[in-house]
Amino acid sequence: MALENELLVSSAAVFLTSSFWKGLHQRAAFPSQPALNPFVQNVRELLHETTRVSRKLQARLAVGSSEPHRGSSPLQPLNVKQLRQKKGIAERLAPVSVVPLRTLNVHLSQSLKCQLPGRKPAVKARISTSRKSHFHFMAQFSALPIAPIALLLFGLVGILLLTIPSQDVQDAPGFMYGIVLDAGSSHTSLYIYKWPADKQNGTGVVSQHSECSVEGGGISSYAGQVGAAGRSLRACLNRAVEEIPKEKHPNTPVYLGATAGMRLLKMSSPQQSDQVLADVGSEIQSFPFSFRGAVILSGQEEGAYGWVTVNYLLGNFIKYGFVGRWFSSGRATVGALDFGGASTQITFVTQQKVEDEENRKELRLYGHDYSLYTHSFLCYGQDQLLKKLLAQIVKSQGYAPEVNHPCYPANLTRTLKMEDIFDSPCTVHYKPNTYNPQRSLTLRGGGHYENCLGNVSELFSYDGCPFSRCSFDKVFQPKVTGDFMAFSAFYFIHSSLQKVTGVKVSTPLQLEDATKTVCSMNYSQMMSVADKPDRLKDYCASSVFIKALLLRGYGFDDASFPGISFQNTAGDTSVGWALGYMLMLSNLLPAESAGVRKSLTVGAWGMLLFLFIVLLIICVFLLLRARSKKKKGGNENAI
Ligand SMILES: Nc1ncnc2c1ncn2[C@@H]1O[C@H](COP(=O)(O)OP(=O)(O)OP(=O)(O)O)[C@@H](O)[C@H]1O
Repeated sequence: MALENELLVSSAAVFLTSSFWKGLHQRAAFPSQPALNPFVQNVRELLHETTRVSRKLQARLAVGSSEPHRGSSPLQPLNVKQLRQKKGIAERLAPVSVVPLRTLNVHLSQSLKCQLPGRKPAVKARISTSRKSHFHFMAQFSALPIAPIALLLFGLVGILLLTIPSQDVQDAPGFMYGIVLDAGSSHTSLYIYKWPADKQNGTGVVSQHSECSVEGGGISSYAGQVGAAGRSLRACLNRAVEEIPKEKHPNTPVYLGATAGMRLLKMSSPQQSDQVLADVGSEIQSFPFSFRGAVILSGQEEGAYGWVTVNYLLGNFIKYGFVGRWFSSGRATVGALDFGGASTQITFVTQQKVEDEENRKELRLYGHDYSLYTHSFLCYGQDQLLKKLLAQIVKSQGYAPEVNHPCYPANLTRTLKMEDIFDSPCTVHYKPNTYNPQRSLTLRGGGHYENCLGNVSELFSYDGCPFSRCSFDKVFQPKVTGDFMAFSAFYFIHSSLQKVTGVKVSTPLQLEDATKTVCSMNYSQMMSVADKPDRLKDYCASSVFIKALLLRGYGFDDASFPGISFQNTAGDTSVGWALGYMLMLSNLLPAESAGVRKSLTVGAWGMLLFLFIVLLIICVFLLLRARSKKKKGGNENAI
């Protein structure tokens, strides 16, 4: 045991003397020097001691000799084999005190290299005595894991570079454009939509570029006037030519969708309806865009596309995750309430059985199935309801030339012709058997809420529901569920009502209060607060319509009514069926999950490379600094 101890100590001495000996020796020659750093002092003491022992063992430890060295030659380092033997002894002796001695090993390596050039030093040793705890300290201090940290960072960056899926991304060629002409009953709007050219995969990037309101009435109002409907669109199409970059024109799809006005025209005159569609089609084809057809949407399509628009704009289908993928948003969808000029639509997701196939619409978007309830009430748009109301009132007063209109503001007088009321297919049930279309009719406002409500209620039938439950007019409807967005005339009426009455309308009671208030106002009172004088006369009737439609018709109550959001735009995009229509027809809304991988752009790739190079420089710098510190430390200890 004593011998092993000696050997151990001597091996340590050999390590150290090979690098420190000279310096320490020199130091020892100056004992009067001021107090040394305690660490260096301890090292010195230790080395003195180990050197003393090693001198005794010099012969035995001499290179290539198994015999004790009897001469007085200076200390020799152990050869590799010998050091390995000592290491084995040291490990047996000192299993507890673990001294990585990386630094020491380096010193050893340096000394071996120096003294035995060409020999590969590869020996590690452990030292264990209380004194050698200083070495322990030294070893730990000097062996801060800079290199492993650097390697780790390299590894991380490398892994990042390897695992981030990338693909060559060409410079995005700007935007793609699409045009939809919303040919409504009351007017036509041309919408230009745009989306980044490299994102045609339905990932929520289509936005409204601009809107152009076509002068004049809806295209159905040009029935019988060959070419007129097409010409009415020209100004807006010219604007689209200016707004969309020329090189994009051939790839810009144009869709025209006609709604309730054309549905009514098709019912009364299919030839005229076809003529109007042909007119607008040939007009659009004279422009340099890609014409994709002019069609009449069914009420069910109109409702479903409106629902798609609402939920697309609200981001209810998918959301963009931080890892660069699109995910199902996990959010509930919102129902859509559209109050047009000639029809009104209600569409929402329902878990209940849709008892009438006519009201069922299945959509698969981003890998998710949506079971929709949708219904479009033809003749229940605002303009046609107003006509029906007039017809109902005129009929109820025996078609007299002077009629009291309880929904018009008190003291308002208006004159119109019989044909203005009875020319529509929506008023056919109220039409007298024989009448003179040119006959004048004078209407006098009554401003009477109860009478107005009574007449409006006559327009909705609640009898004879053939299903488990109905909205009105024998139409099946499950109980409304979830939140809704109400747009088009719902929005116009709601905002006018709030403005004119000063009542915030977010509950059924508030709606009733506001409606009563507006119906009791006279024309001049309304004029002082309203901004659309031409529509003032209808504020009361329209307010009563939406009250009757939403509360009694659709069945919204105290719990569900506050969930209705009245709005006409979401962000900068108009809410309506047009956007949903283009998204669906252009395959911008995929049926299956987008699963989109975000490509690494050249900029991002460059930035990553730059970071990698910076990291590399930092690591090299740290490594060099660590090496020079070690050298310094060695020198200091040697001194
Ligand atoms: N700024 C406004 N203020 C009040 N009412 C408006 C305004 N603009 C349009 N309206 C009216 O709102 C109703 C709905 O208009 P919208 O343009 O949505 O219907 P449309 O598309 O012509 O009709 P449909 O979809 O039934 O064919 C119409 O009665 C219209 O007259």
